Amino acid sequence: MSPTTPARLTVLISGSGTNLAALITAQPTLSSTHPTSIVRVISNRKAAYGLTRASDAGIPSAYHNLASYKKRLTPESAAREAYDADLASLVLADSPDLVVCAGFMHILSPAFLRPLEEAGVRIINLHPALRGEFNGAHAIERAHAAFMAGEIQRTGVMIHYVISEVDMGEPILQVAIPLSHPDDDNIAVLEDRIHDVEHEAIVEGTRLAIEALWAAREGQNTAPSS
Ligand SMILES: Nc1nc2c(c(=O)[nH]1)N[C@@H](CN(C=O)c1ccc(C(=O)N[C@@H](CCC(=O)O)C(=O)O)cc1)CN2
Ligand SMILES: NCC(=O)N[C@@H]1O[C@H](COP(=O)([O-])[O-])[C@@H](O)[C@H]1O
Repeated sequence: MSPTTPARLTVLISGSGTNLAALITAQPTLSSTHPTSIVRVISNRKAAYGLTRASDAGIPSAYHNLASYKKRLTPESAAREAYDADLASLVLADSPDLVVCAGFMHILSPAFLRPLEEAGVRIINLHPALRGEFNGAHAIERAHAAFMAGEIQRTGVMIHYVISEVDMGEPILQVAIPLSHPDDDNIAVLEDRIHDVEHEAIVEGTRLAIEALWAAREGQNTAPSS
């Protein structure tokens, strides 16, 4: 892969796509050495406004629907395994270098993770909390509740590599967000603060992941520990 080879990104979303929008805006500057392009946006939710953002930006998109698998296959574990295997095929068809989970609200099973690892495609995720804290869905709401209960005085945002254990992959970057009363008593205020940090962190984290990927491919040891 020569230094001029573009870095190809696939972005997985489930919602409004404000983090996708940050990546689209930053596309020309995502890597100082490798022209980067978002080759596809895939959502697990049909109503995700991020699909509109992708279309408006001229980026190919797809809706990958779990419900249709659940109707055809039982138990649910079989449906999820088939869904994830087909999602991997859908992603790999575009030959991406990196997959970015930008508010992707689906736990990825080995049926997805294994084919991508075998293809050398790394996956990163935006977690709206710090490492080891509030893993899983609804992290912001849980952090706010912990703050209001006096259990924490700060939360944060992390960009990390994706492994099977949810939100426990190697961190790429973390940004701490100090919390204070009374401003952050209002969860909407806190969410806005966290989202602002997310939009910067997802761009910087993606940039770092691209640089690490090229360094690894050029023989330097920056491969993430699994
Ligand atoms: N194997 C992994 N999959 C995912 C990771 C990861 O690190 N490893 N990161 C998540 C993103 N995420 C939090 O950052 C997250 C998203 C969704 C869920 C979750 O519980 N999803 C439920 C459905 C919830 C819903 O539809 O509202 C589910 O999949 O059953 C947990 C964590 C992306 N995936
Ligand atoms: N577990 C991951 C997670 O909960 N991510 C959350 O999804 C939102 C997506 O927003 P967006 O669709 O506007 O980018 C993000 O704000 C983030 O807090």
